[in-house]
Amino acid sequence: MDYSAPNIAKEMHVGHLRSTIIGESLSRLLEWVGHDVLRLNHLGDWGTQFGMLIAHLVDKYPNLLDERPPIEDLQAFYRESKVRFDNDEEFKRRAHQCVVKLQSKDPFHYKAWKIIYDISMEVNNDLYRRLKVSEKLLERGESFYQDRMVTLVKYLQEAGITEVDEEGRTVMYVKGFPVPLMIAKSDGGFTYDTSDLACIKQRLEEEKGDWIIYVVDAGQSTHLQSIFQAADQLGWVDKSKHRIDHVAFGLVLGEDKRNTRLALIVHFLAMFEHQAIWFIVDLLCQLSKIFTNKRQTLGQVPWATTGRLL
Ligand SMILES: NC(=[NH2+])NCCC[C@H](N)C(=O)O
Repeated sequence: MDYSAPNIAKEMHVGHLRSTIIGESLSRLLEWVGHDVLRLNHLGDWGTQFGMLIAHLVDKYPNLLDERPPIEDLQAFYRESKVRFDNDEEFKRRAHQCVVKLQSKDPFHYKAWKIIYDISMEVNNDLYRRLKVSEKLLERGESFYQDRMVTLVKYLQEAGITEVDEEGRTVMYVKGFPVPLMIAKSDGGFTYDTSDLACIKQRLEEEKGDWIIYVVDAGQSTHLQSIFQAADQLGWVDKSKHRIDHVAFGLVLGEDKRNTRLALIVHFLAMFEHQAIWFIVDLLCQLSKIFTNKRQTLGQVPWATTGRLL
């Protein structure tokens, strides 16, 4: 079960909150009827933005290895580094070098990355505790797949499965999708497509998952469907054994999109301070305990009860 999956150094938004709650509910339910559920938090913890964050971190806190940088507001830190990245060519060049060093797991850059990761996860874990999200939810972000991405991309290129487009990018065409998957950027860097492709392979072949469920907003439907199709084309999926689903929920619009007034980007940590909400959450948890203690199969439970349990 792939759920929650916020992005490191950015604030978790309502889309991640919905994924967390739906994914956690489905996991509990499937576990309850006897499935062996592996809960995976596919964190956005890799990629080019970390170059800019590390470069800024190093400038601001030169002795970061001896003293933990006192960053209280990672969101503000992200904005500051983005402003520098967009306006300062020299900084941009250094940020780029940092990504290369990070992706080759250079110890200093890896430690700097881990500092940002840990600060961000403290905030996320606080929310998970409050929501009583299972401790079995495993932190397994995009970074986990770095070595697998290297191997996979090499294989795809050597097998002639990918092609290089007019802008020097390595792409893979997938049946039924006009836009190809972007496997490597022109500078060789990997993308969201690359990590999801390496990820589905790992889940099928190493985890031996027989049912993979992605609880992700509907805005990512095309991305996920093309990953599923690519996995099939590459011969990793055996339809008689494997089932892969995208549990799509409504699209969350960002502040930069139209329909801003309908957008629900909420500083929900603040919202959760209200005791009344905590009272209701606790009550629901107590109720769900009462129901889960009863050993019944799903078919015997009235749907209204199941709904309340979820
Ligand atoms: N395997 C996946 N792509 N899972 C969902 C990841 C969600 C992503 N971190 C986002 O915030 O959009």
